[in-house]
Amino acid sequence: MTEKLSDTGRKTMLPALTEAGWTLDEDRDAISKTYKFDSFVSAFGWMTQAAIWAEKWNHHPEWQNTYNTVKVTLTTHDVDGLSSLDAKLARKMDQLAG
Ligand SMILES: C[C@H](O)[C@H](O)[C@H]1CNC2=NC(N)=NC(=O)C2=N1
Repeated sequence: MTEKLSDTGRKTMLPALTEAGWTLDEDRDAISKTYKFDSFVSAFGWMTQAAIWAEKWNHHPEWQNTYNTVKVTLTTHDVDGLSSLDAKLARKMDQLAG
């Protein structure tokens, strides 16, 4: 069962995510990042790869694609806030973006 991130969990995970360009929306308890690629095909290819991981981990992003830009928001709907799965998917998305 997924659990909401504890205060200690937040203190260890959020600095690295912020450093990597993720921003915290405190009202929603979600993290967001906008990725920019050099073309629509690159953006969509990255989304396809990320979608496979999301499905494998049963943890799905909220995202919006416009041409070469993808705006991603991660939060855990089941716990109404951030969980370690959000940090895990964020790191994977960054890794896939290179
Ligand atoms: C029933 C199903 O396992 C759940 O609804 C999963 C699916 N994907 C999910 N994705 C995200 N981001 N948060 C969830 O709470 C969540 N729950």
